[in-house]
Amino acid sequence: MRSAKLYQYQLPMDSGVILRTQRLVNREGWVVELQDGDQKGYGEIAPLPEFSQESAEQAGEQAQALLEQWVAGQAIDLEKALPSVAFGLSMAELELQGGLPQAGNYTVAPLCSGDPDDLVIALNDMPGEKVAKIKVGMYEAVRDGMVANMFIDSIPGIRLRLDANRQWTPLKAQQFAKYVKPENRGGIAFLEEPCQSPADSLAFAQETGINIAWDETVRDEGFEVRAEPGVVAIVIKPTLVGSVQRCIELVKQANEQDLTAVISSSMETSLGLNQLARFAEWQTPDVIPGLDTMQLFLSQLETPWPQCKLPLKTLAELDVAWSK
Ligand SMILES: O=C(O)CCC(=O)c1ccccc1C(=O)O
Ligand SMILES: [Mg+2]
Repeated sequence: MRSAKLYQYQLPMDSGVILRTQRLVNREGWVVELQDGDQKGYGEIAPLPEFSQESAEQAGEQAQALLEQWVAGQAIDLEKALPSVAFGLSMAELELQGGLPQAGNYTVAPLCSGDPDDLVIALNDMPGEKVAKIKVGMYEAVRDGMVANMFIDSIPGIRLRLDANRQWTPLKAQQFAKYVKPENRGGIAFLEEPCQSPADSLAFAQETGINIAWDETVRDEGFEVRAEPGVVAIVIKPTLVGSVQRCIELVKQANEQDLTAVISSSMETSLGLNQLARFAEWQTPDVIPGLDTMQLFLSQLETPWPQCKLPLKTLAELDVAWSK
């Protein structure tokens, strides 16, 4: 006996959250609940403005249509579904089948998009391997280079993940590299997407000895996981990539080519973020995931995130947009 529900949520964000060109005031999305007998499974469907191609409304419509089929006992084809819908529905099915292990990797790579001093404090509290993620490409490239030096010089053993989100021209990227002392370049675990084109990013890595990672490129049409000189990692944001099965395939391909696969957030609520932590522990057990985005919210949803003190909203408090 199958039944399903689609909840609609809207959660307020911290005032400083900017996505590319727009401020994100509220995070909007859907939570799907699948039930079969006494088993339940949940999934979050939350297209990220400025990053997803689809809107929340489009995702909700498609989710409803696919849920109608699911409840009727038909197999649903997620290959052609919108990425956020494919992710949420496949996660709910996986959880329903008991296929998502409970244990999660909640060690996040602290994310710094503002004051570097805040990050130094977070890192001093971090047990074990010290990994941090810093957004670059928003101010002067020279400043970014100096910030990278500062962290590598002051925190022994640190592994920095930098993210330029394709902001730099080859010249700007060169200016950045020039300011990172040669002996510090190994302290950069990787720099995500330095340049506008993957070809320029590859050339940058090979010229500077600074390792890079693909993030946006993973979602480009026709992308294939390929080991190339200077590339060490791929970032997988399941909400933007698609089904759990597609994500697992990417992790497998990365591992086969000795590339690190980093499971990363697309600003899911605490419900989706917890599932990503569990997915990361299961599929990429030796890699610290990129999930430090709870701090961008003003509220949690249903599942608490470890150590997070934000108020918790429950699914029971949400509107049910559709059920059958
Ligand atoms: O990857 C992480 O560590 C955190 C997530 C993150 O940076 C991010 C979150 C949402 C949208 C884009 C990005 C990004 O990688 O630029
Ligand atoms: Mg990125």
